[in-house]
Amino acid sequence: MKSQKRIENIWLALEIGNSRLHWALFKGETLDLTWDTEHVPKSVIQQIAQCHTLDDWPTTVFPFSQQKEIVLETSTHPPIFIASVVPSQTKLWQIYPNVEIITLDQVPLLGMYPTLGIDRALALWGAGKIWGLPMLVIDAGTTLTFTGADINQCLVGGAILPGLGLQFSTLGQKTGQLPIVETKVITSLPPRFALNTPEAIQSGVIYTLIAGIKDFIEAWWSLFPKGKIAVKGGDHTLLINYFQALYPEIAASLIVEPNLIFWGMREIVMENSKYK
Ligand SMILES: Nc1ncnc2c1ncn2[C@@H]1O[C@H](COP(=O)(O)OP(=O)(O)O)[C@@H](O)[C@H]1O
Ligand SMILES: CC(C)(COP(=O)(O)O)[C@@H](O)C(=O)NCCC(=O)O
Ligand SMILES: [K+]
Repeated sequence: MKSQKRIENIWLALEIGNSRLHWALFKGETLDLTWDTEHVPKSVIQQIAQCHTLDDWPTTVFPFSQQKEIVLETSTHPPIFIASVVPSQTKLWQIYPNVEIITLDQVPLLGMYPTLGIDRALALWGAGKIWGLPMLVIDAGTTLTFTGADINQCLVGGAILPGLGLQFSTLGQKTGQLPIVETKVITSLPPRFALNTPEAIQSGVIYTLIAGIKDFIEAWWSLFPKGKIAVKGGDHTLLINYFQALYPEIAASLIVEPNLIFWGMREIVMENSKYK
């Protein structure tokens, strides 16, 4: 039986990344559920805008709407707080009647430059709030980003490069005879000196990526010997597994937290006492 009590402090966090949408359902400051979906077309967002509660959302966007054990008697149009790095998707969501876009000026980090990605700022702020500063966030998503802040909550800076999936798809798409390697088929480390094309691609991308990440980690620790490092993003499990195999002592000191951005969003939303 579903409870008949309406939960007034329910809110949704939506991180719009370049590959997909990352969702969280909060009750006050408690993170209740997380899930990922594809980017959503305008027609589906229009449909969602007509839904009064989450129970009515299409399961492609809210996969739990048919599950009776989840209490979902939410107030009309639960608020969606959006942190987006994809302006075309942000624009589409603005037709939802109760939406708030989180912007850089709401993140209390110092020294941010105006075009810094809101996902990077929020993940760093969230990680710093939970584990302390200095903090370096490594986000292994569509792109791979490094974003660090010092003990004074000041942005140190970072770096952006193509992520694992993007490296594989670019190699497949921009060449005449290379196949596209799918990250989901990779289970263990490839041979370093490969004797077939798919493994040669895997070797090249994976070993240079790991070497590059290791170099950034060492540079971070030479700046901040006690600096913390947190890892998130769709490819974080794969990367952590490689570090465990190649550099177990580094792997052991990495904080693995897929929900970093939601902790950053919670900090900002909780300033607004209405949702406590
Ligand atoms: N179910 C999935 N769908 C898409 N990408 C996935 C999935 N599971 C893991 N990945 C990996 O996640 C990466 C994208 O990371 P993610 O953090 O989801 O991206 P973003 O936040 O930039 O949208 C892809 O390179 C892919 O290898
Ligand atoms: C670097 C990013 C593309 C990362 O996006 P993601 O891979 O997480 O989808 C995004 O944070 C962004 O568009 N940043 C703006 C440029 C910057 O941060 O300097
Ligand atoms: K991201």
